[in-house]
Amino acid sequence: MLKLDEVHTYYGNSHILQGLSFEVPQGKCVALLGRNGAGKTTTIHSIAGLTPPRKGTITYRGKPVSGLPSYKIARLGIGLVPQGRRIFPSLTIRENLTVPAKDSRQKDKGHKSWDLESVYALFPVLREREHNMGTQLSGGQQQMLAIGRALMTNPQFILMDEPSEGLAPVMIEQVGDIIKKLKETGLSILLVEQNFYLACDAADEVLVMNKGQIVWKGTPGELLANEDIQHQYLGV
Ligand SMILES: Nc1ncnc2c1ncn2[C@@H]1O[C@H](COP(=O)(O)OP(=O)(O)OP(=O)(O)O)[C@@H](O)[C@H]1O
Repeated sequence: MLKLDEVHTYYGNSHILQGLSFEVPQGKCVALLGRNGAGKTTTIHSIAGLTPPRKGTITYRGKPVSGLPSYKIARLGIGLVPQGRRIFPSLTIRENLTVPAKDSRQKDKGHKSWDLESVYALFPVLREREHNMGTQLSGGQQQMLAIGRALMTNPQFILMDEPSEGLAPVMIEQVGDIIKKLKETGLSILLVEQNFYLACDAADEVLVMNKGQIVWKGTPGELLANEDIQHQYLGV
């Protein structure tokens, strides 16, 4: 579904992604783990077209997307749930969901098509509070809103950047359940996480990143059994 091949991304002269290669198969959740500064957000931004790679290729459903502007990448069906949620503070919950969806909604055969009703069915609390301002929600509810807002663009692929950040343990568990539900609808997911346990719970495959490269990959079970990798690269 999504493939990165020898991707190199820079901020000015800082060489951040140093030949990054991996794949996310259709309908799977792949988690990208690593310490602060490993390059996880830069990976998401490279895919989404926010910090385009200087070298290497990114292909989505067999077509190259590196070099396209971010709005075109979004229209191809790649949704972004950004780090820090980025809820629009001056809009209601309903407006947060509907405003960004306007022009970019696409229907694709074989994939669930999302609208306000189906997002509210997934997150009933958003319907209950639809006229509240987005910032009046708890952190966990704001995360639901950020995910719902991405779904309103009808993606087939979702990039999630640290959805557990700042959430209480019970909400982190809920985020894991949401990710599993999204996968059941046929979505493919790249999940960037600091939370080792959420990543192992929700993902089919885990990639460990260090200094802009993938240094280990395997199943959650293999990572849970590998204390050396946990200790060396994840500080668990
Ligand atoms: N806008 C920027 N300009 C210059 N350097 C940056 C910028 N954004 C990130 N970096 C640097 O790029 C490196 C990778 O950052 P990135 O945010 O991708 O890491 P991360 O793995 O997502 O970490 P975190 O969990 O802290 O967000 C870091 O050394 C960071 O300081």
